[in-house]
Amino acid sequence: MFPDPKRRSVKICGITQPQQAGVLFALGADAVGINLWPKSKRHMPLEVAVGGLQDVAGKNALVAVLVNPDAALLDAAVSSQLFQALQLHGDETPAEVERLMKRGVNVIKALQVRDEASLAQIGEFACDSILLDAYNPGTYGGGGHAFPWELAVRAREMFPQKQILLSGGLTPDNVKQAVEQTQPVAVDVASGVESLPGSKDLLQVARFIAEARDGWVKAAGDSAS
Ligand SMILES: O=C(O)c1ccccc1N[C@@H]1O[C@H](COP(=O)(O)O)[C@@H](O)[C@H]1O
Repeated sequence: MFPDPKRRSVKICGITQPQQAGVLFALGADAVGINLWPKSKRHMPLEVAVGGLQDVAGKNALVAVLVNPDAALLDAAVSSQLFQALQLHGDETPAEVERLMKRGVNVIKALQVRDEASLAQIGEFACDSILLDAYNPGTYGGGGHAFPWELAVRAREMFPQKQILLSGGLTPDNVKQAVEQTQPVAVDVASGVESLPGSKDLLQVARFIAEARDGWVKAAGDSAS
């Protein structure tokens, strides 16, 4: 299950070669994101995902990233049974999220956050999992922009029942500090661990995972002392 409320997780997002998924799981990724939005630099067509990811999908968490998907893509993604969750990263409404949930789909709603007032939108969505990304009008994600992490801390205080996932501009250099400060249930990275868009740099991925885990360990130590 992703995200698992009982476990802190790292999601590596946006591979363009299906064969990279197994390598990322072997390095310790808890989830791998497959970007089904055709305009993304990290797009993987659903047919390619279905053809190349069956083996890993049975044992690992794959997450489909979608931006304002039409009904046909949504239905095809759900019925492929490849994904443990759908990450809706566009302008999807609370009603659309609820409709999917009624179909038994595990939804992660991504929201761009600009200031404290923008956090109110979290409460409009019925899904348990909310992914916070940087405010960047006219774009949908994957741009490597961070937002003030105090907003993620505030989101957890305002909505303690939600699982808050942190994304936006995370890198091996800043993820430990981000995790320590915000203590999210999961972190998600696309551009911060790449050599080229869609091609993950394995050394950066390994460092990112280790640094994120150190952040959670440090946060647990701080709250125990
Ligand atoms: O990665 C993309 O190309 C992308 C496109 C459209 C929507 C979401 C996308 N990726 C998600 O964006 C955030 C932040 O990415 P980054 O680490 O700042 O590059 C992340 O959740 C990706 O899953």
